Amino acid sequence: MAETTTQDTIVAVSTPPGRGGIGIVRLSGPEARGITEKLLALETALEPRRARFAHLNDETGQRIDDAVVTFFAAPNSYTGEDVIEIAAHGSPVVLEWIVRRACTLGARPAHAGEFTERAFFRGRIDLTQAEAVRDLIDAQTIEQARVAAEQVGGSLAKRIRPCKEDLVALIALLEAGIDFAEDDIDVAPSAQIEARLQAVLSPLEDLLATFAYGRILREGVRIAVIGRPNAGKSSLFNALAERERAIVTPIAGTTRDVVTERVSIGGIPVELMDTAGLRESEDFVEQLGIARSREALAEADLVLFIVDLQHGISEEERETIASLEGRPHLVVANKIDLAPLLASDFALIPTSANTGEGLDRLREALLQQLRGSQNASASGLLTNLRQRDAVARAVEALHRAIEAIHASIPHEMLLLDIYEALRGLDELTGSTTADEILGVIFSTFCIGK
Ligand SMILES: Nc1nc2c(c(=O)[nH]1)N(C=O)[C@@H](CNc1ccc(C(=O)N[C@@H](CCC(=O)O)C(=O)O)cc1)CN2
Ligand SMILES: Nc1nc2c(ncn2[C@@H]2O[C@H](COP(=O)(O)OP(=O)(O)OP(=O)(O)O)[C@@H](O)[C@H]2O)c(=O)[nH]1
Ligand SMILES: [K+]
Repeated sequence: MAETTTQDTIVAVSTPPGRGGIGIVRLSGPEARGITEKLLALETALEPRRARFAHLNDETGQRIDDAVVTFFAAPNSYTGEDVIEIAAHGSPVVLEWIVRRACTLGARPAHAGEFTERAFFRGRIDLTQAEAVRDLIDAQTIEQARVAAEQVGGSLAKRIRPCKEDLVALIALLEAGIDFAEDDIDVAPSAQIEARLQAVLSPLEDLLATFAYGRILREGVRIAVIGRPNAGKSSLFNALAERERAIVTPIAGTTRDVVTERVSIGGIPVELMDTAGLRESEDFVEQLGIARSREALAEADLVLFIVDLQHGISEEERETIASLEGRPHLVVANKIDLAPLLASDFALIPTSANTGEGLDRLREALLQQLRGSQNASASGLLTNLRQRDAVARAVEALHRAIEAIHASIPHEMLLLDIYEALRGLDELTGSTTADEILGVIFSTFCIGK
């Protein structure tokens, strides 16, 4: 797909749809400069990396707008081709008019993600960097942006490069072993090969483990606030949301439906769900609300179970808490301002939604649960399923290779698994990814990116 299209010069509005102070039309390809010089009726050639003021006139010489134009000469541009940016006033009609004029002069409209796709096909960035450009644009918290920017900078690629090199070296060694087999020269004894496989496997397993946090950071999590009526669920929900979103009253059974709010906790996008208090109820509406609480409980990635210190922990509450075993959850002991903390055989986080006591500790405990063992500042995280699957493919193949050594299977048979591991890593960076899959990935970008 690359070979046939990179000769075209493409054009698109690169700023978001709608009005703005300025808006940018971007061109990339061999004719970008010539088309722009005609479009702006420039009398002297554009110089690379120099902003220049110019007029935008229509075919009859009537002024449409003024613009600032910048030329990036190949290969020192985002795409690696000649790139032109025309910054006009941010009027959608003016920007679309510029695109149309560029097309009349020989450009064609760019597909979604085509600028980045060109950067990829020209080898300026790998697939993890291209995906990270999209993640950066989609970031909803600065923490998400930080991780994406690191990946745009090649943090993931850098992490796997030594693994690839080691695998290639090992393949060379084993291929040589096959050639020399007839001469009965034992190039590498099994223990040595196993150690080298293990040296690649360990960092890849560490990398695989980053996906849990990488996914949470990219996709966010849903946290359900659960507990008996009047425990203070809505009060804690509001405190975490930092606004009076849910109704708080002294009447037990106030919340009747699931109330949701998007918040950021330590840069992780969180959908908080406040729920109706769990209890036996004769009230039909309340029963429906409680059914929804149970759904929220089932769907949540993490459960905040709230107990009221004034009432202690009932047998029923104990059962619910026990049923959360094996799922991420925290038990919050609320109303510490009214009653002392209970002794209990599981960890309790004391809080007062009213005085704010313990809320920082609660946020910290939430973050710890979400991050798991992952260091928050770890760089080069796996952030999507495609990346995870590619690394998993390599890890599984390396495990098979090590098993084969244990089973005394001839070394030349190991090669199949090691090649397979290498293919997994190549898939991660996109060097062996099928065109249809690349098409799907780049089509999820914005037009103009
Ligand atoms: N106006 C403008 N702002 C932008 C971009 C852009 O293309 N244009 N970007 C992207 O869409 C992002 C920045 N990323 C960029 C990445 C590479 C190059 C580039 O031209 N690289 C050349 C030259 C580097 C240099 O001069 O030091 C290179 O790497 O060879 C430009 C922007 C965000 N802001
Ligand atoms: N003193 C004190 N009162 C609290 C605290 N948390 C909540 N309350 C009070 O307890 C009552 C119930 O609070 P809510 O937040 O509505 O409790 P809830 O669990 O959402 O209640 P339902 O919607 O009925 O399930 C209100 O009067 C709150 O002001 C706390 O930490 N200390
Ligand atoms: K209440």
